[in-house]
Amino acid sequence: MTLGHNRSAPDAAVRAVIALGGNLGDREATLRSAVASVAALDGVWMLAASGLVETPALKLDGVDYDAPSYLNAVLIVETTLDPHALLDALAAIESQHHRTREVRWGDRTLDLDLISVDDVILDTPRLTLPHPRAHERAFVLAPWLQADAHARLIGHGAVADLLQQCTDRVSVYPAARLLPGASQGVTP
Ligand SMILES: Nc1ncnc2c1ncn2[C@@H]1O[C@H](COP(=O)(O)OP(=O)(O)OP(=O)(O)O)[C@@H](O)[C@H]1O
Ligand SMILES: Nc1nc2c(c(=O)[nH]1)N=C(CO)CN2
Repeated sequence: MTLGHNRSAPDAAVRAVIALGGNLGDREATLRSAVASVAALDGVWMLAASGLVETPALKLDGVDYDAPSYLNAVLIVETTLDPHALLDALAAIESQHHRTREVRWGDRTLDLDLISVDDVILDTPRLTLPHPRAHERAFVLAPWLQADAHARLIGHGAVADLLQQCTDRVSVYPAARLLPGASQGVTP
């Protein structure tokens, strides 16, 4: 872990990994605003943040280089919220940032995905944990690895190993840190 940003979470808190992405509007401003909104949630404490990475848009039929590229990032938090309550809070933040849902994997201002919550395995109509596609997405794995060099995805293994198997491209997006003190390492 690269950042002990706020260690005041209670012992009962669990660790959650949140992926952020957006490819419409002022992407950096939106992601920064979303980070501030997550940090302000009751029952959520920030542990670490990746830097920003820029990634080509993955659509249902493959990578679309004609679509606006995404900025992606990952936050690691501690939380006393249960996973569904955290998902609801993330959905509310998406709505506040004008997220619409017309096309699956379509362009969007902000997407907040819950990647994992401790080692919880869950499959309900509203929430699957770990996120069922995280293990094959460099736009999730690369920033996650920046925030936690030892990250593991339950059921899949070391994030570093998973990232090596990905073919999609990720480049560092030069920008100030999302959280003061968080690392912004170089990604493949
Ligand atoms: N781990 C999860 N994180 C976020 N949403 C989830 C998760 N598991 C299930 N969902 C459900 O998926 C629904 C659709 O989410 P969304 O529209 O953000 O999908 P997407 O981000 O476009 O695609 P993908 O799920 O492949 O990342 C949400 O309403 C939510 O109930
Ligand atoms: N590059 C990139 N492509 C995507 C992303 C994303 O965050 N980054 N999210 C998607 C649905 O969650 C679909 N495609």
